[in-house]
Amino acid sequence: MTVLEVNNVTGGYTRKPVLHDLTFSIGKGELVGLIGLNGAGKSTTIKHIIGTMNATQGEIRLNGKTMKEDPAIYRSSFSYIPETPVLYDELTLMEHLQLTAMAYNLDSSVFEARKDSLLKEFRMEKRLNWFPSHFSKGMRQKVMIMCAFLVNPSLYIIDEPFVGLDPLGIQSLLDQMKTRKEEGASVLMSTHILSTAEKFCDRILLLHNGKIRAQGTMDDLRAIFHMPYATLDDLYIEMTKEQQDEKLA
Ligand SMILES: Nc1ncnc2c1ncn2[C@@H]1O[C@H](COP(=O)(O)OP(=O)(O)OP(=O)(O)O)[C@@H](O)[C@H]1O
Repeated sequence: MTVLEVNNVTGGYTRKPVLHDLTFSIGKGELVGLIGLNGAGKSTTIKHIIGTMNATQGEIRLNGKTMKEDPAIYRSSFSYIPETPVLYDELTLMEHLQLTAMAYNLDSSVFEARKDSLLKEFRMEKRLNWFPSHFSKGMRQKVMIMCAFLVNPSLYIIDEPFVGLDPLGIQSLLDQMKTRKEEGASVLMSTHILSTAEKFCDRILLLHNGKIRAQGTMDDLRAIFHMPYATLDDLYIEMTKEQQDEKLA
């Protein structure tokens, strides 16, 4: 079953497109990695999916619906963890979690159980009454992660999650993703940590200058690049060389 469909999407910040005719989909229970150079268009792709930017052409469907057709259902079908944490300075960790629970209409017993387990998992039990100004970078990231995993949407959209997290935090995040995947949720994750992407993603989208250069499993990508033993790092470097070759041509 397809959860997310991105069909022929073109879009950007000005009239000049940043994304060119992107087409991909994510199935139920799939973890898909969005990989590409700085400026390739990963965050822009995510902004189109979460609806903060509108495509100039093409359409995006989440569980079969576009944002326009049913904004409330569309918004409640995904959880988003941004690259840079966005927190309310005047709210404590507890209040951030409560606000998320209210926004997603979480039942109070479900909220209590999930909150306690997330606090333990991310080692933040003792920080419940802290304000963001006292959090380290990684702790701020963890607040966003805990808010995202408090709810159970069809799709988690995670923009570069590993930067700033300590190794235990990274492991907890990967464990959470694995559990939610097993429960049927899908994940779209952009990252530059290629070894982790290679290990954990079911499929990879290689984005290059706002276009999809290749997509598929690691074996599919190896076949596309004619590099049967390549790691994702090798494939990525090959894609970079193509870019340099194009510039020289
Ligand atoms: N707010 C903005 N206004 C205008 N152009 C932007 C804006 N944000 C990004 N861009 C441009 O859009 C293109 C894609 O940027 P995007 O942030 O999507 O890349 P990315 O793949 O997420 O990169 P990174 O790995 O550095 O996070 C770049 O050329 C960038 O300069």
